[in-house]
Amino acid sequence: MGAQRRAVAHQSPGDDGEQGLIESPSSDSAGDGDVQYQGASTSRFVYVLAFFSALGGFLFGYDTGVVSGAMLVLKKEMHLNALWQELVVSSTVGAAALSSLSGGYLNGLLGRRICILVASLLFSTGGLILSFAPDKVVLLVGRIIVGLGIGIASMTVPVYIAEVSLPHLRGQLVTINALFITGGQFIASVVDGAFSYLSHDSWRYMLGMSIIPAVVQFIGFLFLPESPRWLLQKGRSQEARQVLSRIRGHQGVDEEYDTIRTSIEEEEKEAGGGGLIILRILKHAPTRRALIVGCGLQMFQQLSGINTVMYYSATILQMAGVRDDKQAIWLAAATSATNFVFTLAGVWLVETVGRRKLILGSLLGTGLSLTLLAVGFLLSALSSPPVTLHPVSSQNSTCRLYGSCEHCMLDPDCGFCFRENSTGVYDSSCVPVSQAATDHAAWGRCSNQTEAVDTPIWAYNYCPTSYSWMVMLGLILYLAFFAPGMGPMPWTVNSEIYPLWARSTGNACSAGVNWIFNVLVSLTFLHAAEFLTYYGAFFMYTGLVVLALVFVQGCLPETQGLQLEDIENLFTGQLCSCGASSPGGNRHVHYIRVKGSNYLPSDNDASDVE
Ligand SMILES: O[C@H]1[C@H](O)[C@@H](O)[C@H](O)[C@@H](O)[C@H]1O
Repeated sequence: MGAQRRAVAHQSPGDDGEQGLIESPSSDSAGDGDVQYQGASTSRFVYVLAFFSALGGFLFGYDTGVVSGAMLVLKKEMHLNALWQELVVSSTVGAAALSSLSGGYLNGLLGRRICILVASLLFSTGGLILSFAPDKVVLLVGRIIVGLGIGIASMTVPVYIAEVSLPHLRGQLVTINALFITGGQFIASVVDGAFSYLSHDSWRYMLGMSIIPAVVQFIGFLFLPESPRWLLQKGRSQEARQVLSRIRGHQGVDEEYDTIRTSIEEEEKEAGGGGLIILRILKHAPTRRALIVGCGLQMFQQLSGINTVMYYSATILQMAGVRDDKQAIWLAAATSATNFVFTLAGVWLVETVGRRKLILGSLLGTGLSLTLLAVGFLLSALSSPPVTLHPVSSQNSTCRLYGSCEHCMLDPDCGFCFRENSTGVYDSSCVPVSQAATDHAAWGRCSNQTEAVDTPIWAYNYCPTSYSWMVMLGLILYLAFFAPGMGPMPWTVNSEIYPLWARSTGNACSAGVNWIFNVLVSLTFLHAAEFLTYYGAFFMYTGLVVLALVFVQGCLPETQGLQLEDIENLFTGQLCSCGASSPGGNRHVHYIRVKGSNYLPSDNDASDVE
């Protein structure tokens, strides 16, 4: 604690006990205990830092988002079979999982700034390789390099932003990084749409565009400073003080500097130096609890099914009657726009509502929307059109076994071929899908890709239904609730719950958990749908969201407004007792600067307060 700060505890009216310790750092001119360290000019530089760092989030979003549109072209131009398609998509996420885990070590050793520079170098090199790739092997190498960049950026950027921010802005600035992630996904879908009109090599532009923000970030970070907290931890105290003063607009930083230095010394004593950091985290109860909470949040973010919803938005849109490929691409862009726009609400709400309530509200809404999605799929399945034609040539395929579209479309080898008029579906059959591309049947009426008026409709992976509005509504509500809370908050909370010595390793582990569950959920979705049906799969995600609610309600303390150095105290109690009470009870603690040194909480003499 800074030498000149004293805790004043008071019970806030209407406090529901969900808030933990709320600390408002004092300023030289503090009079009410809520005034911050310095003025607006300081914040401007912090915003510049946050912008250049958050380009890492943008690249994370862009490179994970762009591949779905690029793949539509790539598989035709590079003749990629299913295995190669899967390799090109998941190699990036797999590489991100590995590099985020090793990013903890790199962060501790080299610092946040060098790690961000390395990430932007990887993004630029990967982008360059991808746009000039002569064959699929080079393409794969490019995707792996980009994935290595994503992993390092995903764990370093939130840590860096949290460390240079003031407590009252921290949540908002780290959440801006998450806004850049969804922004990157949105821009990627627009770029996919725009270049889809090019007849040749459009994928080179789609994948290569990421070079621009990567180079901007690299150049920017050549001039931007290292995190003062990391510098202090490495004993480079003079440099740390200079950087802190530069970030805070050359105003008094003694108090903040002392707070950081004292807490580093205390932390080192408490956690006992030496040894592998992950082992020290696990042996030290408060950091162990923080790690469980951080990893749990990241795991539940992915188990809520965000990436299956993002990935399957095209299928859902097809169910809603969108049959044209180009139209589907643009509507998928509208889906990622919804994700982006509602993340803005998160940036706005994080410092007013707080992390905990935002996550709880988000999970509640997400769960209800998933239920709506599941019910929509259930009603569609119950009213699924029957198979009326049984072509002779389908005798030796499993597709002939299915009596309705629902069963037919759940088999990845089959598709539904039908005609429709104003009264409904007729002349329907279940036939094998073409091995070369899923947009037509292997043979028969739907094998012809011409769009003549009387050509029957080919439905792969979806069924015509009159409940598509319910599924669409569920999809939009899902994104509207997920985006402000469960999307950004796991990144925000992880950037602030670990003490400095454990911060990079803690974030590396939790980001690794995020990427591992990302691969797991997206790779298992089709199988889950095959075994449980679509509605079963979405009911399963609803169940997982309920588990997440219980976990967050019980285990996540509020971190809003607290100095990073004080957050560790929130984890000194029993794990999963946060909902019941926070350490310090139901108090809001305001730190105020006092004249003299013997200020007692009971002492209400206003003249004592500067
Ligand atoms: O926070 C982000 C965001 O919500 C993205 O939309 C999602 O694709 C990522 O997996 C997640 O980590």
